[in-house]
Order: sequence, then C-alpha cells, then structure tokens
Amino acid sequence: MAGQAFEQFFKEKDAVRNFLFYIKDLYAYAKLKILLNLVLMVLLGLLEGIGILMLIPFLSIAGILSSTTAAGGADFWLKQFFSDLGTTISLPVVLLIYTGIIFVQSWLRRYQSNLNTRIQQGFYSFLSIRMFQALAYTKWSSLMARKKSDVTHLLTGELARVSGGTQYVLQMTATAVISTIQIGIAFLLSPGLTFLVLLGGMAFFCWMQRYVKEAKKTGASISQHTRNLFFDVTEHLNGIKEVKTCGMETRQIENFIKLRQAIENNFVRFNRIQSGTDMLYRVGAAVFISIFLYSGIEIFQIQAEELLLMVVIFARLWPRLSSLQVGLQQVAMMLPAFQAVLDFESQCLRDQEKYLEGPAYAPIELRSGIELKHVFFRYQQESSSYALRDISFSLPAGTTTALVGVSGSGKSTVADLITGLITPQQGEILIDGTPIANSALHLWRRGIGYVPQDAFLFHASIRDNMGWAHPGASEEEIWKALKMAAIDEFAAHLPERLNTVVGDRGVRLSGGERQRMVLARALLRKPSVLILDEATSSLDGENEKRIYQAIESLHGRLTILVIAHRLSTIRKADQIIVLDQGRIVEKGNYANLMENKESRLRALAAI
Ligand SMILES: Nc1ncnc2c1ncn2[C@@H]1O[C@H](COP(=O)(O)OP(=O)(O)OP(=O)(O)O)[C@@H](O)[C@H]1O
Repeated sequence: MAGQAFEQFFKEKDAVRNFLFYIKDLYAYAKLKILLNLVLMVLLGLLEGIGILMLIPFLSIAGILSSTTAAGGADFWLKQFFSDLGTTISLPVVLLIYTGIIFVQSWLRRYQSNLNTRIQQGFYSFLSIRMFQALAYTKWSSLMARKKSDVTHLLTGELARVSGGTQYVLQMTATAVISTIQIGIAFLLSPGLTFLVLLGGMAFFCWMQRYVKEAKKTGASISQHTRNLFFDVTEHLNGIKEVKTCGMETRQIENFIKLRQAIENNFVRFNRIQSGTDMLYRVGAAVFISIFLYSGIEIFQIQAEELLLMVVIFARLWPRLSSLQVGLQQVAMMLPAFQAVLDFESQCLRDQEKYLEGPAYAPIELRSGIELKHVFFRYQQESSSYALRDISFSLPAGTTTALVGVSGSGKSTVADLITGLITPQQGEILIDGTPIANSALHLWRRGIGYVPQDAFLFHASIRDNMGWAHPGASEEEIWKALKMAAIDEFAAHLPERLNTVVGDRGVRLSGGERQRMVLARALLRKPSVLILDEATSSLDGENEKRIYQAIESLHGRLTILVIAHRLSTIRKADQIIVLDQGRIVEKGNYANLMENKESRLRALAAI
C-alpha cells in the first residue's frame, strides 16, 4: 500500500526525477550539515522516546503500574527497568530527570531549528547563485529568445518557493526519523497494539495521497499565474510612459486584478486542501482511538496502564502522520517551481559560452583588422528568410566604417556578429586573420566599447556608472572620457558633479545626455574597437557635431563602426557600407558614392 502511495505521489516520471535531483542537490550542498541534522533527529527521537518511557515510573509511583504486569521479552525488561526506577527513586528525582530530558531536548530542538534555517537559506543562495551564473554565461542568442520577466520570476518567486519547500523536506525528514524511533519504542512496549495503530495509520495515510496530487496541480497553476503576473508588471513598468500617455491605466489595472485573483484563488484552494486534510486527520484520530479503546477494553481486555501508554503513543504519532501529509503536499506544490528552475538552468547550461578567466587572459586588442567573409545569418533556424546574406567586407584597424540602410536592413545584426553575440550559420568572421575561438569571445568583447540605441545607466552616481565599466578608473581618466563624449561641461555644472545620482535607467537625464554619458563609459574602457549603434539618434545637431568631432579625434587610434541614420554624421568615414534587405548593395567613401546619381546612399540622403 505504501508503494501505491509512493507511486501516486510521483505519478509522472518527471516528478520523481525532479524530486531526486532536488534531494541530490540539497545533499551535495549541505552534506555535513545534513548528516549533523540526521544525528540530531535521532537524538531528539530517542529523547522523545525516553520522555514517553518516563511515564512508567510516574505510573509506577502513582501505583497504577505494577512491576509484574508482563513477563519476558524486551518490553518486559524495559518496563521493568523504568518501573524499578519509579520504586527505587523518589518522585522529585523522577521529575528532575524528566525536566532534564525536556531541557536537553528543547535545546537540541532549538539548535536543530537554527541548523535547518542555515541549510534552507544556504541552499536558497546556492541555487540562486548557480542559476545566476548559468544565466550570466549563457549565449546571447539563447537569452534573446526569453522573456526578461520569466527570468526575474524564476530567480525571485520560484526560487523562494523552492526554498520554502526545503523547509518542509527537512521537517519531513525529522518527522520520519523521530516517528520511526517512537514506533520502535512503542513496539517494545506493546507490539500488537502498535502494529494495529500503524496498519490503520498507513491505510489512512495512503488513502490521503490523492490530496498530494491536488496540491501538485495547484502548485503548477500558481507557477503559471505568478509568471504571468511578473510579465504583466514588468511590461507595465517598461511601457509606463506609453501607458500614461495613451490613458491605458484602467486596462492595465483590470489585467492585474484578473491575474492577482487567479493567484489568490489558487492559494485559497491550496489552503482548502491543507485544512481539509488536517480536518480528516483529526476526525480519523477520533475514530481510530475509539476503535482501539473499544477493542482494547472490550475484546482484548488489555490492562489499563497499557491502554494509557498506547493513548500517549497514539497522541504523539498521529499528529506526525498528519504533519508528514502536510509536508508532502507543500513539497508537491513546490515541485513545479523546482522543475521550472531546473529546466531553465539546464537550458542555460546547454547554451553556455566558454570563458577563460584569470590575470593571464587580457582583453584581445585588434591589430590588423576585422573581416567578414560570405556571412549568412538567420534568427530562426527553421526559417528560410535570412537577416543577412553573403556579407563580405573588412574593417582595417584604425579606420572608421559606417553602416547605413533603411530600418530592418540588418545593421544591428552585423554589429552583433562582430561582437560575437551571435554566430553566422555560414561564412566566417576573422579577427586579425583568424576566427575567434568560442572560449575567447569574452576576451574579444572586453576590448570593445559599445553604445547601443537604448543606452542604459544604473540608478547610481556618475562615478559609479563609470566605475562599472572600469572599476579602477581615476578621477582624471573619468573626466577625460567625459570630455571625449562632450558631456564634461554638463557634469561639471551638476551640484554634486561626479557624485550626482542619475535616475533609474538614467531618466533624470535627457536622451542626448544619457547617450553621451554611455559613450563616455564605453571610452573609459580604452577599447580597441568602438561600435556605435545609432548612438547619436537622439542628439541635437550641436551635440551630435561635438560627439563626432570627438570620434574623429580618435580616428587612427581606434577601429570604429558607426551605425547611423543621419548621413551628415558619416561624411568623414573611411568607408560607407549600404545595406538593403540583408545584403550589401554599395560600398565606398562618401564622395564616391554621392557622385553617382543612381547611388543608394543618395536615395537614403533624399529620404
Ligand atoms: N531577435 C530577433 N529575432 C528575429 N528576427 C529579428 C531579431 N532581431 C532582428 N530581426 C530581424 O532581422 C532583420 C534585421 O534587423 P536589424 O535589427 O539588424 O535591422 P536594422 O537595420 O538594425 O534596423 P533598425 O535600423 O530599425 O535598428 C529585420 O528583418 C528584423 O525583423
């Protein structure tokens, strides 16, 4: 029957596998602490057992228990020993021993509870850190396919649920160990009755396993709805300006209420399962104890003291069975969260980038140039449409190349290929004549300064934002970088200069100020390659001119790739590459291309 219950609990193979993975992970993390925990559990179980046995001297002193009630067998000797204790020592001594046992037991329980919390919280951190590491080293192409809100949800909500489940796993283990010891002692005292209690208890326990399945279903539903809620809130915050501008608040609120209510209903449903099983256990206890008392007194005519002992044992064992049930339901509810965490982690691990770390590995500095040879790239493997087709060009070191083309022509995709965030399906990208090894990609990227379209700043001071890119940068280096990005005057006039906090994602700055700040941050790293992906799109003419003057002053020292939509900014580029629908349609310098009346660049300039 126990086998059936086990099977029912772990009906799906995945659940068994995940639960075993979970236990394996937990054990791998806290081997010694878990062993210490087990020892404590055994000690606590024994002490609780002795606590029960101490009833015998009480009964003996009170004259309820005679020392000749049973003869022979382990139970006789045990009872005899404790009964003798009652007749040879006085009541105060027995009470003192009893209090001592309870004191030691309480102290151990407190120690074990602290140890459990240490294991639980430590395991939570262990899983979070492991998951965050896996996430940080995952390939961009794999991250691109994921919703940010799902990842946040996994790292916060789902992992917190897993941690809550850990508490129950530890509690259940303690309950199981202590119960086993108590059952052993109860067997010594009264094998027949204990067997009957156990049989009844097991049958009841197995019957109750249907609720564990229910709990698991509720857990899966909670996972799904909390994920949706995270998504909704994240989207709302990302688009809060648009929401307010278009007066869409009510719709957002309605959505939020719907999701919140679904979660609320699931938790209420789960509590209904928990309280329902608790009620059934209580009613079951009353029925069982009535049957035992009746059959003990009327049919088996058991001695009163034995019945009393059985009531005590039953009163201790039954709640444990109930707490095992509650624990199983809690763990079953947590398993979908663990499964989600595990799936995400294994996907991240499958798509890892190799990293060479350590002082021996310096950023790769470009010496002769970058070359793209017949590169084809498509975002979806199964799709027949390519974002880039047969792209070949080179960026000699120290030159400035401009990529132009209408929206969607593939400019940002070229930039992502050069940084190694994505890899071509056909063709190759050579850095100083050789393809960059997978393991060295991060070293290559460390030598690149990148300013994206939607430049972001942390909610921190300018100094901290700069320090993020180059932790050891001196005050002088920071001001130099700010000057190169034409933002030094702005920073110098701020009330707290470098200590001024720029708001969340830099919202306290104008679009142009933010982009110049991010450009300064990129330059602070002293990169050998600088990529500007429409980085000047929100600058006014004057600021744009200043940035390009600064960039021109870097000409020859850096290899620069500029993705630009304003052609005025690329006049001085060494070469201009015009893209259209993923193909290179023109190459040359500004003067050459503009000379040709049919040129695409001219057409773009006209637009
Ligand atoms: N993550 C993605 N998944 C699928 N397709 C994508 C993805 N990113 C871009 N594309 C597609 O690839 C093509 C090239 O996009 P890309 O962003 O490189 O163009 P772009 O020239 O930089 O455009 P824009 O000037 O608007 O930024 C487009 O058709 C676009 O829809």
